Amino acid sequence: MGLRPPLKVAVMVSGRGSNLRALQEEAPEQGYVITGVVSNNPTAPAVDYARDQGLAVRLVDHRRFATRAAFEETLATALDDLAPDIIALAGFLRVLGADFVGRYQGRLLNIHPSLLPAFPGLDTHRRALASGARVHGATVHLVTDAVDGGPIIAQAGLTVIPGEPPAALAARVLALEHALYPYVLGRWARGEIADR
Ligand SMILES: Nc1nc2c(c(=O)[nH]1)N[C@@H](CN(C=O)c1ccc(C(=O)N[C@@H](CCC(=O)O)C(=O)O)cc1)CN2
Ligand SMILES: NCC(=O)N[C@@H]1O[C@H](COP(=O)([O-])[O-])[C@@H](O)[C@H]1O
Repeated sequence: MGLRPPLKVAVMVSGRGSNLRALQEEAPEQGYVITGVVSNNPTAPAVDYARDQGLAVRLVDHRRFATRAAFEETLATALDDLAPDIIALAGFLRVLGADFVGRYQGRLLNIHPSLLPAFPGLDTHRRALASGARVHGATVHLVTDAVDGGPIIAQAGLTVIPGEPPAALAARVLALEHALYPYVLGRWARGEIADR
């Protein structure tokens, strides 16, 4: 069987960048390549890491646009310039509109720090602990208009330790994320995840 060209991935970030780092570190093993990083936040540590790695960086600061539509139009142009097969949101902190989602439907992914549909939205670890949940974890899903509501692709779980501080639980879930996202992109690169 002929060798597949590596899957081309663009990563969208707004903050710390630990998932970007994990995706970059696992790329050679998993058969994908990060063709570039797009951020709405010029001061994001993820942008510094991308530059240190020699990755193409496109900054589209949402504060410089009068409307979401104008922001997302420029975002799409920046993404298309990177010619990705897949776009991976990794702590990208903007809700994306229907036109943008429709443009990339089926190849726009996000990672969320809970076992969706449990705990959509923010502050997931504190809410999971407060609910008495015995299991918690992370989800990779397709991005749709419904924020955190798109089709689930893969999940990784762990057992909650009652009374555990939210920060400790967050750290354990983050470690799951750093394995789950590269795993999903590797399976996508090998054609093991059907288009949805
Ligand atoms: N259409 C979709 N857009 C996004 C999805 C999705 O499933 N569908 N996933 C998110 C998930 N997310 C975390 O990464 C996220 C959810 C909500 C918000 C949010 O309310 N953002 C505010 C601005 C916050 C800020 O700039 O500090 C907003 O957009 O007004 C952020 C992230 C990503 N998008
Ligand atoms: N609603 C989506 C959401 O909360 N995403 C979360 O943002 C963090 C980004 O961290 P990182 O910048 O270190 O990858 C990650 O924990 C990711 O699951």
